[in-house]
Amino acid sequence: MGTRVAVAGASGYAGGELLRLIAGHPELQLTAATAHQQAGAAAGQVHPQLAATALGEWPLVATDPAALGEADLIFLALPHGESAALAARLPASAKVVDLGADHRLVDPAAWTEWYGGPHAGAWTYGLPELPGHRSAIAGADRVAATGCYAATVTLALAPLLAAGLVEPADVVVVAASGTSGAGRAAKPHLLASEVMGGLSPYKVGAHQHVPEIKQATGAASISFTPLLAPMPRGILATVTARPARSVTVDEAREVLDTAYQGEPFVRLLPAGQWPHTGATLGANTCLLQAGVDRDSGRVLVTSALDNLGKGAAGQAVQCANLMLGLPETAGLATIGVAP
Ligand SMILES: NC(=O)C1=CN([C@@H]2O[C@H](COP(=O)(O)OP(=O)(O)OC[C@H]3O[C@@H](n4cnc5c(N)ncnc54)[C@H](OP(=O)(O)O)[C@@H]3O)[C@@H](O)[C@H]2O)C=CC1
Ligand SMILES: CC(=O)N[C@@H](CCC(=O)OP(=O)(O)O)C(=O)O
Repeated sequence: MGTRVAVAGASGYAGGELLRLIAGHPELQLTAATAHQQAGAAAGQVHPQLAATALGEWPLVATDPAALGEADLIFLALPHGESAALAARLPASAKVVDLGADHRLVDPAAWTEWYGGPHAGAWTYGLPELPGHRSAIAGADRVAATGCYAATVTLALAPLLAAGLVEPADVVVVAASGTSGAGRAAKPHLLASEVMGGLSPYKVGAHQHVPEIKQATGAASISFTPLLAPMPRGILATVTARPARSVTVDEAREVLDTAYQGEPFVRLLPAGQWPHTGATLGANTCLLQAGVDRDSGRVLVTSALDNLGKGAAGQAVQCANLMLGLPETAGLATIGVAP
């Protein structure tokens, strides 16, 4: 018998990806999967990709601590606010990985400013590739996995700032996300006829991942423009920053190469090759490339990942593997499914 895990919010996009990863994981064994409005359905009815698998008939039950508490580790893939409320009712003996934002921010004032309402308290931040985080995650019982844009941008930016290559107060990010990043609940701006055939900005100058990225990287100021892209999944971010001194492309590449030496899931592409979201789909991989803007001299890094993979469920399973003492890469793919 493997390690028992449960998923709260298994009917959503992130929850569905968790079920897919758990189904293919050599050690994890599902004990419960919960839903809200879709409680009573089978997992394969809600997620057709699971219909013909061993989890196809798995019953989604109502979200309740009793249904989840048998597990050694519980994944929470719930709307903001719901995960904190549920986590407070879970047994202390169960380890928990929250895919939502409730426990990511350390500063209560930042939480209230960007999300509103009372702060539920910070958990260990679930980005293993940040210095010191891998061992902290391995020793933690409660881990807050990253936001999808936050993972994409932090992996690109953190090494540049840590090496003193760029100015912390002058960071600009433009990033496009597939629609699954917005979750499965029906929203007018996500109608196919609104999304297909065009690209549109949203939450311009006011995205809730800005404080998370600042906290994770040490950036002092970030201008962030998110774009909704006509594709189901994937994020491509271009991060530019004013250099602290004259910086060459080779130096920027060297900093990223050194930072991610030996990392199984973060890859600096060969010089001249740029990240493509399609190459990361279904994998837990983040692809990076660095450059220096010829005209402005700004250092730039382009970063791509699957928002449901390294941006959500893959990241959560990577953290769970560490927390459970399993091989960090267990059950996680590094090769995407492009094209
Ligand atoms: N989508 C992404 O790319 C990423 C998502 N995340 C985070 O993961 C979490 C889940 O996101 P996502 O899967 O996209 O969202 P979805 O909207 O697709 O799924 C939400 C899930 O929560 C359940 N739910 C909704 N309302 C309630 C409630 N009041 N009480 C209990 N359960 C409820 C839904 O159940 P039902 O459908 O049965 O009503 C569903 O299972 C969020 O916190 C999100 O921020 C993090 C990184 C990336
Ligand atoms: C396309 C789209 O709408 N994406 C969402 C991503 C949010 C997310 O997944 O992250 P959290 O867990 O922090 O909510 C957004 O921009 O708000």
